[in-house]
Amino acid sequence: MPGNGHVAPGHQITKAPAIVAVNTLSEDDQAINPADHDGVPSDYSIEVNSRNTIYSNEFIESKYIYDMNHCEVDHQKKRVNITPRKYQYDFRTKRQVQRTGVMLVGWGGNNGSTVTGAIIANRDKITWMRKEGEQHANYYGSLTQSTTIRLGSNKDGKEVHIPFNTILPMLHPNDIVIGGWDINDANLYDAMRRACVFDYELQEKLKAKMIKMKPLPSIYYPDFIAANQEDRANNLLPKGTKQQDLDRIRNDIRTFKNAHDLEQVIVLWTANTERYVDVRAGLNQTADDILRSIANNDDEVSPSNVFACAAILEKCPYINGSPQNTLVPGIIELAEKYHVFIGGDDFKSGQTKLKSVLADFLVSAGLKLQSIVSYNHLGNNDGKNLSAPQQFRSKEISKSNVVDDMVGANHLLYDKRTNEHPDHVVVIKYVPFVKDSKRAMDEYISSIFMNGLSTIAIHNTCEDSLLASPLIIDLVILTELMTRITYKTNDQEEYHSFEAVLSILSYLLKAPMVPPGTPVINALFKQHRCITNILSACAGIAMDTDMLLEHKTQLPKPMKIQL
Ligand SMILES: NC(=O)c1ccc[n+]([C@@H]2O[C@H](COP(=O)([O-])OP(=O)(O)OC[C@H]3O[C@@H](n4cnc5c(N)ncnc54)[C@H](O)[C@@H]3O)[C@@H](O)[C@H]2O)c1
Ligand SMILES: O=P([O-])([O-])O[C@@H]1[C@@H](O)[C@H](O)[C@@H](O)[C@H](O)[C@@H]1O
Repeated sequence: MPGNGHVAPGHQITKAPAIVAVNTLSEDDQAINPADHDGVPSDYSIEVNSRNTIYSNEFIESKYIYDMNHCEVDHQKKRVNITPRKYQYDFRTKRQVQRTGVMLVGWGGNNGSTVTGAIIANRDKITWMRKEGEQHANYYGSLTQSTTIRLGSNKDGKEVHIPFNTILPMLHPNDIVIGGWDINDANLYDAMRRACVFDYELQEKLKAKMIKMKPLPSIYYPDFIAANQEDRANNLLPKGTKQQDLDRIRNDIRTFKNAHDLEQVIVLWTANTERYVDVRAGLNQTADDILRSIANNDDEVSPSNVFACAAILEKCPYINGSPQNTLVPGIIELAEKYHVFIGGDDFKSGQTKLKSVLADFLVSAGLKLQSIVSYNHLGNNDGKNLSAPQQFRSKEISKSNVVDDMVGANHLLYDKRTNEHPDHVVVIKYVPFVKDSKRAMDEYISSIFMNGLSTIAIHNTCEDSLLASPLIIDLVILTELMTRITYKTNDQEEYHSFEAVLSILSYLLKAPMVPPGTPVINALFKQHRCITNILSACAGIAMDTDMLLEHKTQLPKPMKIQL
């Protein structure tokens, strides 16, 4: 059946694991970890022993005090008045992970075929040979699958780290049902071979399952992607109006959800980068605008606009993995109206991810970053599409804005009055020979002490799809989790979902979408702390402040806190 993803055969959906109090590590367990920290095995779960954290069959409920400094800057008196304020949150997380599917727009692309093959390889424990010997599937590069968080320390003073995905019950990638659309009719095995990402033997071991997977026909409006993509467009919906396209995509989503008996479907764009759409009154500035523009078959409505509206109207979260401005104000308003999560833009996978660390390191160290030149060449179809000026412009924007928050936070180095900021150039070239193995070359020049200059030059080979695919997995897992988390504050009776624009996903995206009027954070480890701290608060785990006062002072007896 076209668009039919794999369903983990007999795979039990991850149930809320049995609770094992983390403080029951036996001496034997600790013997497993001779290092000065305990890495809790991934099949453990946690129990927080506190009256402020309650476990029921249905929920994990936690009370959290959010500390915020309210600041008043008096420029006349040259004084800042700081009033620390405390806000009480009650978080509630449904423990039962939902049967979840993801419908990829652009399923037959390098990212789509790679993430699909990787999930099958992990789920089926496929191994394959290559010159270095036997290889095993893994989820390296995934925040949820391959990282840990520090909980605290045990009675012997050893640090205790837990796998990220044990903070709260999370979807396991092996259980994700995958489907989607592509304007090209290649089955997923042919798409994987075309991508030239996986080793040959792995491709052949994946063939039996992936050859049966065929993307659903999609919508193709030539004006929005490079003309050089035209020869791919052989898998299209019957020619019709944009309203008919919207209705067909909505029907595809419903059919997929019913066919796999799913509780949650997430629609994720990993299709080609489109040109920006105009944003103007009457076209897409309100929810009514965008739906009317679709009904009126307006030329300025893009395929990704249609997919986003279809997902939202079907109450499915929509994530934009590409840089174009799909999520126009009207689509944001539509998501808010239907209380559906949206997120984007543009996976933050390699060159830009490193930039969001290096720029943060330099500026936070008081070194004045003066010039950033980011050049890369790549040879995949993404690179081919980006060789067209309008599509490159979409990418140039998302790759260029990533240092704005770090520069804006340091008025000592950068004069706000003149909007002073580093020179920043982005260059992308299409070189077919390197295929998906993008070669990034960056140069960072900073003014240092006594007007010296520091130059950092980097050559960074980014295997683009192997770096982006774990991000797709994390985007799905974190979005599914966020649909199970609600909160109420000390002045509310009812529980609410988080804001429709899921800014908690910023860590995974180059140009993070945030609720209108709120700040964009690009610094990678601030984004990382945002995720771990919010999820820790929901789990009732104390924030890791990195202060480690227990090792710097005589720790007093703990206070009894009843919120
Ligand atoms: N590291 C990365 O790979 C990375 C990082 C950030 C962003 N991205 C973005 O992710 C997207 C996908 O990257 P890729 O390397 O997989 O590209 P790709 O060109 O291999 O795949 C894109 C797929 O989308 C299909 N497509 C185009 N328009 C479509 C439509 N309207 N409906 C359905 N399918 C459509 C194409 O046929 C193609 O199969 C690109 O926009 C890219 O800029 C990739
Ligand atoms: O590596 P990164 O900057 O995060 O992101 C990548 C760009 O460097 C590359 O040019 C582009 O083709 C990819 O789609 C991706 O956006």
